[in-house]
Amino acid sequence: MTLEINSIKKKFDEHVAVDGISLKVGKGEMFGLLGANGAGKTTTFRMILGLLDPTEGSVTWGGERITYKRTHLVGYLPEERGLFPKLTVKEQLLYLMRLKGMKKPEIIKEMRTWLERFQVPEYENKKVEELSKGNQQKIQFMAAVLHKPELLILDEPFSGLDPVNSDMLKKAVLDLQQSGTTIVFSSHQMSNVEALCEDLIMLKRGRPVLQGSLKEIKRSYGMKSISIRADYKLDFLQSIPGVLSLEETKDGAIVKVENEKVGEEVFRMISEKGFVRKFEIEEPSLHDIFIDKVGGDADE
Ligand SMILES: Nc1ncnc2c1ncn2[C@@H]1O[C@H](COP(=O)(O)OP(=O)(O)OP(=O)(O)O)[C@@H](O)[C@H]1O
Repeated sequence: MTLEINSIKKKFDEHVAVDGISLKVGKGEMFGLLGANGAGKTTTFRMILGLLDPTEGSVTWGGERITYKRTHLVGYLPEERGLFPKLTVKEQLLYLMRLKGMKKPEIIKEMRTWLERFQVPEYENKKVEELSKGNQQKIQFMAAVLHKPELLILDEPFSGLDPVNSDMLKKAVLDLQQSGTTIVFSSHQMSNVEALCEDLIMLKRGRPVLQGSLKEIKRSYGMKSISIRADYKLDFLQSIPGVLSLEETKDGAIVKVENEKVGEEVFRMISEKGFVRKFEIEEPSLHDIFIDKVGGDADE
């Protein structure tokens, strides 16, 4: 089945939260939704899930709208995490997964598999309020995937996780994708998006500012990043037209330039000045592109 979003728009009174998003995500694909705070990511997710109606446009999964009758097909990790603090992990998951139509023995079996996988089998009978934030997040993730949804929506799944837990979750997400789950996720952490998704959309104040495959976006983006090592100060490069930024490192600098031509000019200038130990032009990171397109609101 395919997730299809056609020119959706969402207005809250006069405020336009989402405007003109169209995309398609096929079975087993992983799609990234990026944007600064307030860009419209959560509103888009709510429209996908049928929790909000678009003011204009349509969202379908396999040609049909997602309604409460189809919630067993969908898993959702909401940004505002919501577990019952006084229930144990087992009670919690039994309650939530029964709502998705699962039977008790199956829920217990899946729960134990996931608790083992997340290296916390001893949490089965612990109350949620006794767990750390990061471990609560693992339980919340389990509540989104235990019923094996076809479509998985993850709103900021990695926020608040330490590097070990973040890697563990990343691996779980990749395995789900490999087993055919269609995944749409949002993240402020560009490194996670680079590691996980093939296709993405970048939003700014509700509108798409960039869309396509990660590889193509990076390849065709004019901006380049140059890594230089030299034994003399490089700050004079800042005056070259087309140099966007210069960040000094311990033995050189990282210079962002508008395009490769400007990079050649930078090379000419430093080779006139003296010996160049290293000069490497690279494609920009997604982080660089995000800052360039959306402004300085990125989280890292
Ligand atoms: N129920 C609502 N009523 C009025 N305005 C809303 C409502 N929900 C969202 N908005 C507004 O819509 C815009 C988009 O919000 P949204 O929560 O979708 O952003 P986001 O990209 O998920 O942001 P964040 O990264 O901070 O979670 C914001 O300006 C927000 O204030």
